[in-house]
Amino acid sequence: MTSQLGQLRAVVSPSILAADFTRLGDECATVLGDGHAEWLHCDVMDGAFVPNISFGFPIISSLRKRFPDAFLDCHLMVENPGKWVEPLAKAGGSLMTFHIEAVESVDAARVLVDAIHDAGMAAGVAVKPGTELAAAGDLADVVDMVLIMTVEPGFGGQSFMPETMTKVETLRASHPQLFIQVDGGLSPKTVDTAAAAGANVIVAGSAVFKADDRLAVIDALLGSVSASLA
Ligand SMILES: O=C(CO)[C@@H](O)[C@H](O)COP(=O)(O)O
Repeated sequence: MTSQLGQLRAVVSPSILAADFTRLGDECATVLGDGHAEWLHCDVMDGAFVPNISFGFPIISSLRKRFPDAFLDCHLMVENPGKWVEPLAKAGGSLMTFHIEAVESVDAARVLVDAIHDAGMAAGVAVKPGTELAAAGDLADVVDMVLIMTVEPGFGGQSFMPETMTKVETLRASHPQLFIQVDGGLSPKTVDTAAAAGANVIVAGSAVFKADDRLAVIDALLGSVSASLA
């Protein structure tokens, strides 16, 4: 399948969960731009699939208004993700990633992927640290991206779990051109492990937004992945 995400390349997606919400637009403006972050990672949590509530579609819609050309990488940590395809598309999401643990079966996930594509978004499937890759069946052949969680979903600021890298390695070996995202505890200290395993999309919240020099962190993350892809 040809990915809607273009050619395999290094991508950094700062997770806005770690930004200062009182001035979210200006926070995002500090990381987006040529040679900086290409995507913005938006974590939608419902307090049911994960034990936390973050923000919903009004925030995504506001970001879309402020940044008409930004790629909004939306990670839905929600039950019943099919319910939110249309609202997310309407709000301006570019990519909708749902959790395999939140759907009934791989067949149901395939129907959901079609619905996401029909709504004009790219589709991603996410796998929690304790979930085997096999749970996603052959979905890697029909989605635009697979997200391998490197922490338990629900909170920012946790420690990277290196044991999740075997899933990244397995996936990269079978899918050389697939976008593989890693999310949780990524920083200039942990990115080399993820890049060497084969991840090309790095989500980083605390490492970027809590840094004195955010652009230097983004450059370091991009540099590590680009070196591994070369
Ligand atoms: O999805 C999640 C948490 O559930 C992540 O996107 C975090 O927001 C990443 O935060 P850091 O670990 O980079 O601080």
